[in-house]
Amino acid sequence: MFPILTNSLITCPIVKKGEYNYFVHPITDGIPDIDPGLLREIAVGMIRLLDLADVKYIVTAEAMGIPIATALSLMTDIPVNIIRKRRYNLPGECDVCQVTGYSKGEMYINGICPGDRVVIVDDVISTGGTMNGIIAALESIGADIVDIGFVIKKGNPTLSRPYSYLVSIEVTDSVRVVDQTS
Ligand SMILES: O=P(O)(O)OC[C@H]1O[C@H](OP(=O)(O)OP(=O)(O)O)[C@H](O)[C@@H]1O
Ligand code: HPA
Repeated sequence: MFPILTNSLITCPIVKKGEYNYFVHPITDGIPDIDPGLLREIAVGMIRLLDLADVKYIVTAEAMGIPIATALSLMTDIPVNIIRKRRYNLPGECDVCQVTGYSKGEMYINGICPGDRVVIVDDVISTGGTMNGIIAALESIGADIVDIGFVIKKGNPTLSRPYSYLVSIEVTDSVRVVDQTS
């Protein structure tokens, strides 16, 4: 179903971040490069996966959600709203607490209003820490979260809302593809 994505996953390197097995892949790290054919395969798959009807923003997290959200935006004409790692102190700025398997930090939402219909996309979900933080912040704003989609699900994350993904993987000293969206 996603031949370029699955082939690139099973051949990608793994590095250790403490005890965490971190896979290094074009879509999650931009390394070694982002092949346009891969991006197209992902964008077509995500558009088929997601409910994008009457959506105001495709919301994504800096940094590696940006190429995916941009590709979707070019194909749908829906604007992208990027959750940034930089604070701007603008009126209404909303903090997101981000905890991953290897890092902790803050991100910041600007430009989303109560009632805005949004779809959230990201490159990968692993612990779910990033997306749970984003969901909580968007709910506190009063945004209407219509759908949530990832390119890759790693392991068994826990998320406070339903979501979908293109490919599910397990990572040890290599990447194993567990299942794929049909
Ligand atoms: O489910 P989780 O355990 O939270 O992991 C997923 C998050 O980790 C990465 O972000 P990160 O901020 O590390 O990297 P990036 O700046 O390269 O996108 C990825 O882009 C997701 O947002
Ligand atoms: O193992 C990983 N690789 C790349 N990005 C990630 N974001 C969370 N986990 C990972």
